[in-house]
Amino acid sequence: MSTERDILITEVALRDGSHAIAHQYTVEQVKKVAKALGEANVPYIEVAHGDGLGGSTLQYGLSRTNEMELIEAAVSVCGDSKVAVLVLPGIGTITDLKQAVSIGAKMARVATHVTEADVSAQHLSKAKEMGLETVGFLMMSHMAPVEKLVEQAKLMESYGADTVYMVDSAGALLPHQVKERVRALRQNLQVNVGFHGHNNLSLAMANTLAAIEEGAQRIDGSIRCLGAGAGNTQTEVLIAVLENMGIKTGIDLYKLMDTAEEVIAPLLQSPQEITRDNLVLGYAGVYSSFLLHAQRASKKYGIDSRDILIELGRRKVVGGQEDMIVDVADELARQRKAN
Ligand SMILES: C[C@H](O)CC(=O)C(=O)O
Ligand SMILES: [Mn+2]
Repeated sequence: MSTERDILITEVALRDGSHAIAHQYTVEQVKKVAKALGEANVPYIEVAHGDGLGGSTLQYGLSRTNEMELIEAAVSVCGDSKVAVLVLPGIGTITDLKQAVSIGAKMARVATHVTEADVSAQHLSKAKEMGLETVGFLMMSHMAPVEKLVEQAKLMESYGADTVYMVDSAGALLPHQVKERVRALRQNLQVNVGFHGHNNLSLAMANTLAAIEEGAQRIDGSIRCLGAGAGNTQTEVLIAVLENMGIKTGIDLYKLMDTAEEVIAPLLQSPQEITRDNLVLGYAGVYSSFLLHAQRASKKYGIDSRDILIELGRRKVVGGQEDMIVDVADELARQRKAN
């Protein structure tokens, strides 16, 4: 099969999907998935804790298996595919990144909130020095106006990002909003533009196609939608759609379909679908990885998880403020008691 690629796909189920399974990946599972993705000729496979290197903490959720073991396992079986790692400055350190590189990671994706690109300077420049491919990853992009997004993306470009991603962490953006953002990024950056969506409003595919139409060259997907919230753009479906559009990804569609059906589906406790809570994430513009935390707080405090999520959206809570989820649930419970 041709390895010509018009669009470069990064498969994120082994990182973003970690949120959906409460960071419970085992070495055996990662090996099975990474081997199958390698055989399907997926160019990049992201592996890490859901919140990136160093994310295994009480605040973000403890991993069952040390992520370095998972990265090493993926590298050992994924053939020509490259393993990428996500790192959030403030959570993951340069030391974490160096360790990931020493065991075979080839790409660093440095993620910040959409208005905080300045904190990515050190991580991006060090990653470049280490010879890695570099990505700047601007999360919660729906929270900033287009001009701000462009300003922040230019900062990442100046720090050494080879690609800057517009990240719809909450799955809250609509296709016309994706279009205007990607268009502005393409007009103002010399480097590649990428898009990472979430499917909470059932728009991940439409948003991804909108991004591609405006010139995005790198796209994230999660096989069988195994990502936070309702998951990401479903990779195997995206490959089929792009093939029908004559856009080459170099990925073997049948092998990817088989991986989704035979390797990923058995991993899931329940299918990834748009439940009422996932829908509220997109509706209220809440970080998709807050889902399980909000559901736990809902049980503990006896508050409808939708009320917690709506309140978090109203307060414009962002990644790194996971402690606010419990605060909000506690506050709502006290208010209910007082009334
Ligand atoms: C740390 C987040 O889960 C990164 C991500 O995938 C997103 O913002 O979306
Ligand atoms: Mn994500």
